[in-house]
Amino acid sequence: MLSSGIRINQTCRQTDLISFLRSFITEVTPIRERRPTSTKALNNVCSRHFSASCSSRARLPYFHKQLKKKPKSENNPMKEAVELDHANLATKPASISKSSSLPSSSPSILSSSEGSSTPSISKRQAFKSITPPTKLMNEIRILGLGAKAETWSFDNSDRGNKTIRPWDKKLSPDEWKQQQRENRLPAKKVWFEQKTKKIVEKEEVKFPGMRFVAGASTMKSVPHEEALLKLIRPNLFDELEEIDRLLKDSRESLSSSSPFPQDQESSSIATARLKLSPEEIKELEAKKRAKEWEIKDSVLQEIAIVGRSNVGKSTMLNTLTDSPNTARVSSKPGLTRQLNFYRCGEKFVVVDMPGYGFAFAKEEDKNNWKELIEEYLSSRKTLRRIYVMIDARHGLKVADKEFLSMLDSKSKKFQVVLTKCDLVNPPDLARCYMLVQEELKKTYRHAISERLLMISSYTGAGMNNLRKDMLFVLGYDILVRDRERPKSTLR
Ligand SMILES: Nc1nc2c(ncn2[C@@H]2O[C@H](COP(=O)(O)OP(=O)(O)OP(=O)(O)O)[C@@H](O)[C@H]2O)c(=O)[nH]1
Ligand SMILES: [Mg+2]
Repeated sequence: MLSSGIRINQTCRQTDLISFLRSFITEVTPIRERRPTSTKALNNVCSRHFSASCSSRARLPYFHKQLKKKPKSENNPMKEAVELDHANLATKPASISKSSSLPSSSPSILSSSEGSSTPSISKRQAFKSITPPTKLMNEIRILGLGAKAETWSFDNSDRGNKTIRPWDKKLSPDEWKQQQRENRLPAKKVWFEQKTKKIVEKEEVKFPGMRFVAGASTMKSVPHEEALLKLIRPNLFDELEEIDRLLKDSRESLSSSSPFPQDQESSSIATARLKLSPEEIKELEAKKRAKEWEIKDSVLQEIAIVGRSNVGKSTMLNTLTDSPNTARVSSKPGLTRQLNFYRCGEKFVVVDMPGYGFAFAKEEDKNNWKELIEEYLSSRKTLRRIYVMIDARHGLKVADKEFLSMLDSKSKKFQVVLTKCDLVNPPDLARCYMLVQEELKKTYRHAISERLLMISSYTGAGMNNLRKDMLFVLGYDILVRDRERPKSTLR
């Protein structure tokens, strides 16, 4: 349709537009046809060439497919073109680099439910009309965001394509050759050599001292039962005190009742007096041990990763640790179904969580996950930061907004991370960034809205910023080597 041609010249003035059309008409008009001189003649030629039954379609420029669609209401495409141009100019916002807020004239595109103030402009058009600030664009470019991950198609086509992720690049040249021989990787050595250079550069940027984050060997998944035990209860210390008191009481009553030193036999007499069976005492002692273990373990600071199902939480953890095996990932939403605690040496713990929103799981299961997540986030004392992952292709969805409201109502501070940035082009990424930031500033009091993080788990872009942020949150003292650290009294 005509608007497609107009969009190229969206910012042009009316006179420019007409001259553009003139040149266009010269291009498509058969030579024997005389060039139109008056506006009326120009309109006539336009309508002839833009009609669906145009016989000279083969001469139309590359966007002829869109031109085929004739506008419904208007017969005169020239008139519509000018009107549309005016509309575009009217709604085109000024650059928002300074204020970093959306212009009031642009239609509301923050929420899907809200209607646009100017119905002639689609949501997509309004989104495209946002001009991202140069600073943000530069940051995106420097970080290498918005760049597609390498995809290899195998010589043998039925093997399909393979997207190269950061950990795939970690093969040594010998391993790479071996894989090539087995036909598991494309036979293109040149590429690997070039990329090797890139990896070296990337390694250098890696934050010094964060090696324990990168090393997969130091990240161990805590078994599920233990992980559940780690769900701290606010009155944990009170419970421990209560057990201590009970056990002490039983001992005191024993010593007061008998002048002889405490032995196994007298112990049973004391328990009889206190009406505690030996099993009960054993149980109490086991409980005490469990609670002590729980307290000891919860000394480590924690970082929680939350987000919609399939947003890339587990993949991010894999990239963070440079290993494909840290967490299991799947293209099907709903793979992670429990709280997984990944202990990073003796430094801190990263918690991977089930997602909210759509997932291939029973409704009941999803409700349970939600409860579990909410309980964990609201009661965990050692939790230092919540990273909320948002898909950069979609921005804030309804499920995200609900979840963020829940966090806000519980006064939990959170940092938003835009993921899958390799699937969005840099300007769109910048626009998404601005929209999300604006929404956070407007609606959520506990959001860290000064800066959003952007990452791609496939290219590894933005990962160092995430690492630095974690380091900042956890405190730089975690970089102190173990032997220099004062031993905790709880250990
Ligand atoms: N292109 C691209 N794909 C990604 C990226 N991160 C994750 N994915 C893909 O997204 C899909 C989901 O990834 P997961 O890490 O399992 O997502 P999740 O959030 O843990 O999902 P649940 O465990 O179901 O909540 C997988 O197919 C990943 O390969 C990324 O940065 N870029
Ligand atoms: Mg997962």
